[in-house]
Amino acid sequence: MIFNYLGRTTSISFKRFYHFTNKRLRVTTSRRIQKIMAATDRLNQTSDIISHSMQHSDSTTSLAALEKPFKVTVVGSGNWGTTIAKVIAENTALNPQLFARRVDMWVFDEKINGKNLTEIINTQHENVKYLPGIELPENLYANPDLLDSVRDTDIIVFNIPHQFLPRIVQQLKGHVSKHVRAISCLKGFEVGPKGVQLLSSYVTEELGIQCGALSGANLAPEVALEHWSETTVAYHMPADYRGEGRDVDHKVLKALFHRPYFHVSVIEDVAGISIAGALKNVVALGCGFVEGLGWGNNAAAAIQRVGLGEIIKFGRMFFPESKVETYYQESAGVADLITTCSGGRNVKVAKAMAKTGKSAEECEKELLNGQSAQGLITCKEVHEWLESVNHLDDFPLFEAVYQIVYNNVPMDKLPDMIEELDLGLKETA
Ligand SMILES: NC(=O)c1ccc[n+]([C@@H]2O[C@H](COP(=O)([O-])OP(=O)(O)OC[C@H]3O[C@@H](n4cnc5c(N)ncnc54)[C@H](O)[C@@H]3O)[C@@H](O)[C@H]2O)c1
Ligand SMILES: O=P(O)(O)OC[C@H](O)CO
Repeated sequence: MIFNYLGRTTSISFKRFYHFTNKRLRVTTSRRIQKIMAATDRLNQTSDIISHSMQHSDSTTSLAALEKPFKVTVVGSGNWGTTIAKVIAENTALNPQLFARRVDMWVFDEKINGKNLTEIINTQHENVKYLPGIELPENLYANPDLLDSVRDTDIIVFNIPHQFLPRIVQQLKGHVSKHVRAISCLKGFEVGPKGVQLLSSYVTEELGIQCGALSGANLAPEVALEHWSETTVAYHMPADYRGEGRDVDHKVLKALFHRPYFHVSVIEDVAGISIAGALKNVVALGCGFVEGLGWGNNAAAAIQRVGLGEIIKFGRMFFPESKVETYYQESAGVADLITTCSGGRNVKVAKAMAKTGKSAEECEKELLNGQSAQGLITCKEVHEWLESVNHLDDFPLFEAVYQIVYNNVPMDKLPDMIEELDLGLKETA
């Protein structure tokens, strides 16, 4: 074999050529790997420094004037409720000057083999029903008494299936100081006489407290196992902000939620992250239907394409304060859509509906052991809202999902239902 190496013509056998190139390839590859590993090491070191300073120096900035550490309560103890409570309790233990060590987690108590779930959590440090197999920090206290759990608290993190929010908020009315700040981790809307409302706005209106939101590509079982993921926290500084060290701000929220395995970006767009978080669950049902029908990845991608378009359109139409870039730049946007459509509970339930012909309610009950597929309620809320404002035709996928879940429209009609109306979607985009 004759070839040109560094400008010199050389003749060698094929065998030698093979060994020669293979060796060079190995050397080059291993050099590349070394470079990548060195870069990764540098990144890890930087990330450790950032996360250390998140936990220490950031808090120290706010610490100087801190009157008393912030007390934090998590309202809710399901799959995500318990996971976020774990994240928070880890951070409060690491930041005693910024946060009170004990975190109360309100539990809608129930009996498990004759024992209260709260008692099991407080003694075994495990939520055996909603987050089995995950060790919880000992400074996380399961509290069955809602009002006691928020007594003297500074920050309430709401994390329950959103259909239970109105009842809980009504119980809290008159028991929460207006200086308390809140974050909603819920995904859904409140549709009522005031139209379609973000859940954070609902909390603010009902309780008179500032409420932001947390949403992201965060399947709870993965976050609970401390597998790396990103999330987005959105919070507007309130008009009655009391100043650094005395009130919650973006730095405090980052210190509260950021972990080495849970990377937080804090922004202002509460509406954008809430809309994306609520509506991706409806899209996920659509994905589950086509997957359950055995139509494969192309069909699921088509549903996600139309779904993303409808999410953005919904935001622009009904919440003009939301920012389009949030949907593609933040974890709470397209990343959450992708993760939910890949492995979330809504997909699971919808797939089972397609495979077994059972109702949504039956599949949710059989598969989720008390957990909730929020898209089932959200698609109804969205339908009711769109019908009331005469915009059903503008959101063909959302409407198709509703019709399949509630009116037994055959799932294989999905492409036609979307296509007929998709033109309108493109025209108004
Ligand atoms: N699980 C996830 O991966 C995940 C991730 C991100 C966001 N979210 C969102 O977080 C919110 C909470 O989800 P979750 O996974 O923690 O809940 P879940 O789906 O695990 O629901 C179970 C919880 O609901 C409670 N519950 C049952 N009946 C109740 C009642 N009548 N009143 C009050 N509570 C009752 C149970 O006690 C339990 O704590 C949802 O809006 C969800 O979309 C979930
Ligand atoms: O399991 P799902 O479908 O409720 O989705 C969970 C989360 O919202 C994913 O971020």
